[in-house]
Amino acid sequence: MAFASKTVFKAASGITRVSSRNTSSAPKVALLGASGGIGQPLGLLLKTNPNVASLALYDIANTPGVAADLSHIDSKAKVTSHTGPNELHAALEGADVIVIPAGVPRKPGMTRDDLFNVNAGIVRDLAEAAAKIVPKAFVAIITNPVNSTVPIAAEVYKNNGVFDPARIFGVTTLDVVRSQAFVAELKGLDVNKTVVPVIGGHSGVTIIPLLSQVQPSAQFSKAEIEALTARIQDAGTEVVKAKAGAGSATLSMAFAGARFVQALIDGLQGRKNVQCSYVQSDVVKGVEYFSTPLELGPNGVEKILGYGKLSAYEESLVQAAVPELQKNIAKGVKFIKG
Ligand SMILES: NC(=O)C1=CN([C@@H]2O[C@H](COP(=O)(O)OP(=O)(O)OC[C@H]3O[C@@H](n4cnc5c(N)ncnc54)[C@H](O)[C@@H]3O)[C@@H](O)[C@H]2O)C=CC1
Ligand SMILES: O=C([O-])CC(=O)C(=O)O
Repeated sequence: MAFASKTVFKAASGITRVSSRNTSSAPKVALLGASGGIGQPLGLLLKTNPNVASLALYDIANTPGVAADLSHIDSKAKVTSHTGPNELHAALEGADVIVIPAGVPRKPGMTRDDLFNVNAGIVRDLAEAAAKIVPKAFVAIITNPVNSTVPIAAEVYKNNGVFDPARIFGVTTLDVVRSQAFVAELKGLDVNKTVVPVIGGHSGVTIIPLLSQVQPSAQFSKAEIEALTARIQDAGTEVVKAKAGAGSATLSMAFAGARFVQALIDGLQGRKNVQCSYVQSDVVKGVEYFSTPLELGPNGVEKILGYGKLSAYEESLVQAAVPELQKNIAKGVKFIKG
């Protein structure tokens, strides 16, 4: 099911550029922040993914070395290297999926929101280029604070007149991966068959694992639910503390990011599937962005599936998340709108 789509846009300079997307049968992935702690292992996983035809590595530093290294692997994806803003256009040209782990990570004692001052501008600039060069590509944002960087990218796309809420995603897959690992371990389940939806956002109280909906169904005591929920909400901080100043989760994030990119490619190629991700959504009144299970397909989000029936405890977690999400979203929107 190959298709070619052409997008014509006017750049700020007034120059009209034409961008052709690759066919869905030969997807191009652009990885922005490719030399970093997440970028390198994620690049490795994408290079070895047989569904990726072309892998553009972009960073402001050290890209040639990472690209040379990955390009020696005998897998299909063609690797290209792009360093600095002058080479961003070439990295993005023809991309079907853009993955963004560019930006600084936390150190002990910091919240994800403490990264806003540095990372907001990075995501804004990368989104600006993506909106102009490949407005129809799926954009998977890893850069924290995700609760704010997704609204930032969305506002940039709106300013460019190309916003499609079905194509901009905050990557919350690591919360799902962790929940499934912790639940399977606690309950002695086959981790490969364990499914735990995680809704809300991607920081502290906004991370809401739905332990009442675990598959295969499992029984938890009240104490287990509270302890598991707290561990899942604080799991990023657990890694930040253990790394003691050397950054935050990189390897598990690369794994989660690769899983999410595969899900996007599956959707693009007509293999519909369900993933949790933080997108523009109206499932919770007064909150413009929210993660729930989504059906992914050729156009990105095909259906927002919602979160089904919650336990009273989960309802209380949603209520606790709402003000924090509203604050994070407003901060991102204000950064672009002023
Ligand atoms: N969504 C999630 O679940 C998770 C998100 N993260 C976030 O991912 C981000 C990256 O983390 P790490 O890879 O550990 O950081 P890192 O510092 O190891 O790597 C970041 C990379 O981004 C590059 N970079 C900086 N500015 C750039 C720009 N303007 N354009 C392109 N590249 C640029 C840097 O040169 C560096 O190679 C952080 O914001 C972190 O908080 C981390 C783990 C999980
Ligand atoms: O905790 C952090 O700063 C990185 C992150 O988002 C995670 O590991 O979930």
